[in-house]
Amino acid sequence: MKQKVAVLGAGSWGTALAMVLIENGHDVTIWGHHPEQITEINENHTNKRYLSDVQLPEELKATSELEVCVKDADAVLFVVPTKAIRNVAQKFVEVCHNQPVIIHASKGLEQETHKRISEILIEEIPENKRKDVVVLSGPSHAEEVAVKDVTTITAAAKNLENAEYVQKLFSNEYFRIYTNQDVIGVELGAALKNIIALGSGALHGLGYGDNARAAIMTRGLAEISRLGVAMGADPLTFIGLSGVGDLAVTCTSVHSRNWRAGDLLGKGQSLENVLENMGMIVEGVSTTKAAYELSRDLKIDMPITETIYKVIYENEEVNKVVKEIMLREHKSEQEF
Ligand SMILES: NC(=O)c1ccc[n+]([C@@H]2O[C@H](COP(=O)([O-])OP(=O)(O)OC[C@H]3O[C@@H](n4cnc5c(N)ncnc54)[C@H](O)[C@@H]3O)[C@@H](O)[C@H]2O)c1
Ligand SMILES: O=P(O)(O)OC[C@H](O)CO
Repeated sequence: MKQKVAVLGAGSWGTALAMVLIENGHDVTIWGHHPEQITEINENHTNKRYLSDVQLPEELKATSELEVCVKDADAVLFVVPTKAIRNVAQKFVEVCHNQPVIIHASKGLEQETHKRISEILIEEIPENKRKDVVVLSGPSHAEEVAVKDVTTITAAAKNLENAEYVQKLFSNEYFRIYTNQDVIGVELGAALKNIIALGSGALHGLGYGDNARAAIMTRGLAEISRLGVAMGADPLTFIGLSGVGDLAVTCTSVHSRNWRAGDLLGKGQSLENVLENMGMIVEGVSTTKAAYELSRDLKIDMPITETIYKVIYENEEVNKVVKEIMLREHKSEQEF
């Protein structure tokens, strides 16, 4: 059945997901806070800053008025950067007069509180203004989804019915959604892989090869799983789409903002410079701080995260840390 969907966030991922929903015959309005971008989407049917070569469907409506966007929506998709989620949720509560299914497709941890995005949304949106919070996550670059490249991701919710609602809403011949009930594992896999992607990019920028990439991905997955299990995730989730799947795409793709940022850091650019030139959100930077602090609080060994934290927040030289991490105390691979 045709659904009315509000997409909050007019960046690359919000736009690509809105295109999938239009393809599936839904009534979609996207909300953004830059009026000139809204005019561009409505009049030229493009969003050049975020999806440079893509022609958007004419049916896609855009507005900078949140109330207009969410009015009578059956589902509301939050897809702004993690740091904006709480503020956008608070604004949403002021203008929401019904009880939509809440979906989010952002990937990160709140820097100050270390909370997952669904925790923030549940905290900010009262029960009479939401049906559930469903997490949409997995290996998916906007640039490929926008040109209908084959993609598989996960819809996670404690209540399977709500995950199935989102599965049905988004699924089509190029976009396949699996359900999952491990919300913690899916959100942590999504957030933490960005840290490892920064590292994978940095290794490339420093001139290391495929062995190094395989090493950081595998040992990265080990530390993601350790922290995840300590926080209540099902370990099996980390070998699924939101674990190894997202780790693979983000650590190997030139589309990845996190990989590209790491690559430039490895090539010797300053973090400030890298972030300024990227022009899009690099979630791994703030997530590194949250994950590092969590690992210390929970006493979980996360050597890759700790190393990236030192490079980003303590000005350690990126070309020196590889030797340090390689020469750490020897270990068994079977130690969890
Ligand atoms: N780009 C992808 O391929 C992709 C894929 C999967 C998940 N994600 C996740 O989706 C989230 C959004 O990423 P993106 O790539 O679309 O980012 P982006 O940088 O392309 O766009 C972010 C958008 O959010 C808007 N924004 C920022 N702060 C805002 C605020 N306070 N209020 C309203 N709008 C605000 C920006 O103006 C911009 O339009 C991130 O958490 C990212 O990790 C991205
Ligand atoms: O471009 P990135 O690094 O933000 O990654 C985007 C998606 O999370 C990949 O699944």
